Amino acid sequence: MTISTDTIFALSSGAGRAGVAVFRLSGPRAREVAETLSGRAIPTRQVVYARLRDSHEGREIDSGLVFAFDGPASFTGEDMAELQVHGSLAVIDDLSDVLMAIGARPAEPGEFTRRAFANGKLDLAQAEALADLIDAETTLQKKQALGQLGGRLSGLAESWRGQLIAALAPLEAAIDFPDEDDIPDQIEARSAPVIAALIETLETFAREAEQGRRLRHGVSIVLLGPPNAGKSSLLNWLAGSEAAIVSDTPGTTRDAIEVRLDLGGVPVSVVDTAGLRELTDDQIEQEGIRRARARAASADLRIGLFDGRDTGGLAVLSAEMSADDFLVANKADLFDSLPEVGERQLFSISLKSGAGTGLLLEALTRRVRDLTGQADEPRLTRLRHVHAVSGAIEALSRAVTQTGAMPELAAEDVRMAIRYLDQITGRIDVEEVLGEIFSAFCIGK
Ligand SMILES: Nc1nc2c(c(=O)[nH]1)N(C=O)[C@@H](CNc1ccc(C(=O)N[C@@H](CCC(=O)O)C(=O)O)cc1)CN2
Ligand SMILES: Nc1nc2c(ncn2[C@@H]2O[C@H](COP(=O)(O)OP(=O)(O)OP(=O)(O)O)[C@@H](O)[C@H]2O)c(=O)[nH]1
Ligand SMILES: [Mg+2]
Repeated sequence: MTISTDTIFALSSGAGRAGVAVFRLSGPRAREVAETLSGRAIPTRQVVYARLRDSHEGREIDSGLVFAFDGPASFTGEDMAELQVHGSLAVIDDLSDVLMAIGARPAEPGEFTRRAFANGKLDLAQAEALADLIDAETTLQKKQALGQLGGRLSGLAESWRGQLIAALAPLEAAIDFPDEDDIPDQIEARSAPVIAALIETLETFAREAEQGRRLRHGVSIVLLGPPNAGKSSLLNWLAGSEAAIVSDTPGTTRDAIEVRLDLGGVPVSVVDTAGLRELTDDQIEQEGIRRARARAASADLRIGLFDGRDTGGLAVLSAEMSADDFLVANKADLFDSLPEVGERQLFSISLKSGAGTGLLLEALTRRVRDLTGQADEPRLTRLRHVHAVSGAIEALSRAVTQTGAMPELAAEDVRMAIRYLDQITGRIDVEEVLGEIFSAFCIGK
């Protein structure tokens, strides 16, 4: 990978107005630029309050806090500096222009982190975690990202690698010393069982990756049910705002309406949909119903809502839902006894009186937590990790069948599995994924 020796800068405190704006610089001229603007020496890792001036005109840009780090002991591993100035648009524009005039270049999205990766400050899983941390909306997302940034997933990948290197040794010995008698026993004892056990471990992680990925993206929930059941009322209650139009006209909602919530630390997207009914001539409503079914099919969880007095509505719903989905009878203020639903759990609520809504919310929170698992355990959080682990499982599954008869083939498969696992931390060259990962960052990171 080639990293230019440009000195880059960015407004790292984000767009929009705030009290203070943070400019970061990285590259060989970072300190020099900070010193030129400050008109004085900047000692390493000490904050200085300085008047910043345009060196050509002597004009004052702003006053602010300035500090510098000497590489490699910095975030990027390069020389770095920061200028923390007043957060007005005028100051930001002025300082940006002056920085460019001095020869610093605006950073690309993710370029600071990319340099940190190139300099070995972060591995790829950690760089991804940093992006996740910046994007985190809820406490559990933050917990997952911080754990991964701290090296939780990287450590796991490294330990798998270590196990495979150890398992490889007897196989390599069989290739180099085909006449040694005790090598088959070594393979039997130290290669085959390690590989078999690791396959199981990797399969578990691949299976549970869904939970980590869900926590990153958010759990998707779709509200489904016949017209007038109260779906939009439920959405509004969950959102705590009038996100959707509620009316007593059946067929009010047509487009899918999505709101994002934080349920017990889990990010959730709840989608309100057009009421399901077969008999409608309205083309727009029909399209709404088609979209409702499509959204429901791909969601993590469906909440089927019907008017508790309407057993026909219950029948329509049953066809759309799986056994794990939530079934909710609404308008409990208008009925005395619940319809028969067999084995299923049935929630009974009234969005008018609020009865039963607390219990529903509790159960929902518990479910989305189950769907996202343990945020503080090491786990795979991206499809990229799952691909790497799946590739390793495939290679190792071939290897186990060959450890006895064909150690050289087994060794090659184990080496291939190691290369797959190395993709997680980026130990192996994965140039094509780098661009994708780092360009997803915001500017200033
Ligand atoms: N003002 C400011 N705040 C910030 C950042 C920043 O760049 N600027 N960060 C930007 O992400 C985060 C802090 N991340 C950092 C990561 C490493 C080093 C660093 O100097 N590392 C050295 C020395 C480590 C040490 O002294 O223990 C190193 O790794 O060698 C600094 C900040 C969050 N807060
Ligand atoms: N009595 C009573 N009325 C309710 C309750 N919940 C909702 N409603 C009313 O039922 C009507 C329909 O509510 P909506 O939330 O618009 O129903 P919907 O399922 O979104 O309907 P569509 O968008 O047409 O599919 C409105 O007049 C609501 O005020 C409830 O618990 N009790
Ligand atoms: Mg509606």
